[in-house]
Amino acid sequence: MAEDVSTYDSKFRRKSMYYPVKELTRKTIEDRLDFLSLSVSNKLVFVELDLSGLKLTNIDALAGYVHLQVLKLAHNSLTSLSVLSSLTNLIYLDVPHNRNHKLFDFSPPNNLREANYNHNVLAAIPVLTSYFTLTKLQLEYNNIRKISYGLLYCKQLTYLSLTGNNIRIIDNLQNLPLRVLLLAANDIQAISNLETLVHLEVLDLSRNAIKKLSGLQGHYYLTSLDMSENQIKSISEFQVLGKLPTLRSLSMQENPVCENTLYRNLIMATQPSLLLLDGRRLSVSEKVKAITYILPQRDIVSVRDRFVNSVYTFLQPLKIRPSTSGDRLLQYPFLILLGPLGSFKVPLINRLIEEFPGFWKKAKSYTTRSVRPNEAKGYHFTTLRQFEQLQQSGELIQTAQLYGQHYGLSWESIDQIAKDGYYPIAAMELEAILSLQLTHFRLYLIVAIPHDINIHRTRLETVLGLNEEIVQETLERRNLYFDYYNVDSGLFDMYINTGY
Ligand SMILES: Nc1ncnc2c1ncn2[C@@H]1O[C@H](COP(=O)(O)OP(=O)(O)OP(=O)(O)O)[C@@H](O)[C@H]1O
Repeated sequence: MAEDVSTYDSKFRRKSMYYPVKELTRKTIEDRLDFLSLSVSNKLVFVELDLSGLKLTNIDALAGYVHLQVLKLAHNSLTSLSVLSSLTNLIYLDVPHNRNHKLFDFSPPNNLREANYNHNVLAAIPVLTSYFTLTKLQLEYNNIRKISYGLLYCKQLTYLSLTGNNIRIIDNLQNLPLRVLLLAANDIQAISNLETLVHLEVLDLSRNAIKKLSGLQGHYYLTSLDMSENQIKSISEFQVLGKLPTLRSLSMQENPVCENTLYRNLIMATQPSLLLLDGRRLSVSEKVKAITYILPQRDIVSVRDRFVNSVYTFLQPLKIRPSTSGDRLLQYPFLILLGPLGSFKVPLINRLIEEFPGFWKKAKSYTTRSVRPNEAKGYHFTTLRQFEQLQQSGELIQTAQLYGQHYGLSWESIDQIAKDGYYPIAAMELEAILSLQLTHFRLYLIVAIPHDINIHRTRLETVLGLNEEIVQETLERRNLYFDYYNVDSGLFDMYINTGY
């Protein structure tokens, strides 16, 4: 029987596309009733009705069809739905492409779950106290200017679409269980008041005037984000993407930032779990290339550093250097104490010099960091510009960027030590060693780290007075040394616990 009804229905629908009716009659209704089901009073009744595309202006004839649960009225010319007050069993209401200017201008049904009012002329969202059963509300392409507090009563709302309105501020959605929020093609300038929407999975903010991505952090379930056609300019905004662990699909096209040549690589490196970027599937090899390009491994950075400094040196007139002359088989030794800040490398160096006089001399590095109050002259302090000039004139053997500053060791400081008949000794970090091991020096490497992290922390905070950010970075860098030791313990000659 169900088959008979649906065959008849589809035939009728085809016919009605060519002959839209303006006047709704009982016959039209009964011809289009569908889906037999048991009513509350145990009677077999039709519960679905599709009156789409009939150019209707009046649906008064529907009063009395109290059993209807699904009502489809798309593509008509309706200005009011007040007759639906008698349809207390309505669960699903579909009225897109009509001329309604009031949302729900009928008494609330007992259990309305979904309503589609896309492409009407609604100007506002009323207070929806009696619509707490709604789970999906579609209000696309209306004239709504504000997300009023009226929605806050819809405590089961998981899907809200307000695409194509005139909304300027995202507001009044606090604590709703929304999983899908569509706000494309509005006038929104900033991502605001989304913090409490912790269940959000899909967010569409495309075609707005948003300049920043801040406001998105903390959305641990967000899998799809559309930010295309906005005003995002700076690549620094991408940092937020790293805080969205489940993001799989991102659209960013047609933002000013897309003109940056690093755009795609940066996004892939910041959010490696992304599967779709700007509608295109990302391959694993593409992501690996991006990560290696943007966040190269320390070894690769060091090889690059060695290469760049060698080229700059080779571009200068050839020099016989005291540290390289003599017996080519007898490599010039260089003793290095390495470890993160606060490892007390320098006091150890001073002791070694004291206990083995006439043997070692400290090799001073250049640095762009500023001099600390009462600091002994352990570095040559330079501006960034001077540092770059030194490097480009081939004067530096090795450089490294640490804690936001540049450090570099010069040929001149080593050559002077060699000329004086001493061997160089220096305090450095791992990056320097990875680069220096590619030179002609015979390195002797002593790792110095306080084993007890609490002793290390106290030293950084109270003795060195470093700020929390640097303390944190330094403590994280401890693992770098432990990891290298585990993987390649032969790299180091000695390991000392300086946590005493
Ligand atoms: N040319 C270099 N290459 C790599 N690391 C370097 C170089 N010169 C110095 N370093 C290391 O850079 C880190 C940052 O130096 P900073 O001047 O901020 O502290 P510091 O007072 O030298 O610290 P510490 O006394 O622990 O060595 C230190 O661990 C230092 O040993």
